[in-house]
Amino acid sequence: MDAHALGLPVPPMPPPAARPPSFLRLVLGGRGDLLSLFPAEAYRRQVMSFRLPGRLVLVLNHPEVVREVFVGRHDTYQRKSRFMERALAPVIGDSLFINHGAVWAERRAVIGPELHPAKLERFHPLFLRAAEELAEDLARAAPGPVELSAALAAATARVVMLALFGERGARRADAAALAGAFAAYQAAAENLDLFHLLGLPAWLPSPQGRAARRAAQAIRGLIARLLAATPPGAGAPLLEAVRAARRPDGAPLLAGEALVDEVAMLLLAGSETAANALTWTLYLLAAHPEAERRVREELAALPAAPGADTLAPLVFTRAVLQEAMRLYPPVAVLSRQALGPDRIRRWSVRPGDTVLCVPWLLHRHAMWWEHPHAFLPERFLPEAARRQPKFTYMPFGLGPRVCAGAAFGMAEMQVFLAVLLRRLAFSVPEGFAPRPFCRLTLRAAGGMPLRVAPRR
Ligand code: HEM
Repeated sequence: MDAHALGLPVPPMPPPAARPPSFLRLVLGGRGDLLSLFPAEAYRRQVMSFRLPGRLVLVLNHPEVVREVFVGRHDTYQRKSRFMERALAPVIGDSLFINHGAVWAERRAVIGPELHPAKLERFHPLFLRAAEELAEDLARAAPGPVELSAALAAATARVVMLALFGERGARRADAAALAGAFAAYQAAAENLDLFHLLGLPAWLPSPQGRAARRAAQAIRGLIARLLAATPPGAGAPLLEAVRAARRPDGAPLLAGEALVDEVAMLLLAGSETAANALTWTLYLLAAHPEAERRVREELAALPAAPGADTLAPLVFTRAVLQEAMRLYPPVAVLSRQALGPDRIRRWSVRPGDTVLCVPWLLHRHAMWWEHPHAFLPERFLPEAARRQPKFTYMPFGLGPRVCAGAAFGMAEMQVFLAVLLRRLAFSVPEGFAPRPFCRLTLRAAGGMPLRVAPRR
């Protein structure tokens, strides 16, 4: 039976499109969002195909096919789609997030180990610090409503800035300016027609308007200034590790613009995603008091300053975070272009064709999830989670290009929830329902204004 009919909680989602995506609708629907392109049948299909001029687009929507292509044939599908390359390059240059091949491998080998779970402990004081500063600001703004997406984006940018530049080099005002410039960049990039997302013919004019260029320059200018003010040896360990990486001939691997690229990438990849996930989590908890009560119960047992070794008992809290990222995956679409000829099921793939894995669809697929659109955090409690088929849940991506900061992000989000929920109560203003919206990342269109009140 339908989740609504059973009285299960079904949080907001866009109504399915009446028909499957077509080239014309993609172009005409340029102002719409990606999520509302999918018809109801997309939540049941295994592979979908459609054509853009000169290009096949495949949406892989079956865990086995996703595994075969994104993991098994990584070499052929490791390159990001043209849209991703073009949309992100003005901000993050040719950093590891959008590079592929030898350059990607070389940079991943430098940054991956620095974010490894074994090194997480050193970031915990930063999570706590930024979360407490945010709680302080929100308490001052109470009684809300406070627009949480922007506040969380600034706080998560603050974490990565502290991780890179240390106490002396990372000022709060810079983190807020950076988060604002990232938001301005995304807003300007939103003027793109949707077909760009699926692979833009190279002869079309650049999608970046003047506003996007200005925002990108502001981001890179700020980062260049921070780097100049933090001479080698004066940064935090993450920045120093990136600076210390050497080529076989002893020359620095990342210097000048390449260093700005990598730092901008870490700030973007590490802040926007965690902020979006936390924003949706706080909304879902505010809208579901029983889940909130269970989270508060777990958090009450934590020490005042929860360290890295105290988070293990937060089993339900993690289940809520995972369910929030299932319903609203911050990176809702993983897009690649084929580097060589291939065959996927009955389709012949040519170099340059676009292949998508859409966590938004897989996470809500009728075949793999019971009541897929309902908020049921219990499905991520350990026993139930073990029964869930592999490659049906991928908020952090999959295969060799899986998120390098997944453990960092999970720990950071738990610390933020612990600090914020202990000090504050969040509620949904009457009549407000967020509208999920996705171009580059999945956010609430118009923001997430929740009421905030201090807890007694
Ligand atoms: C809730 C938090 C986060 C989510 C949901 C998330 C999600 C993702 C996803 C889905 C990808 C793969 C994209 C693709 O395959 O196209 C990715 C890549 C990446 N993420 Fe995260 N991320 C999060 C937090 C972080 C943090 C905190 C950092 C760093 C401090 C980070 C650094 C990276 C990097 C460096 C990559 C590129 C990996 C590669 O291409 O080899 N992420 N992330």
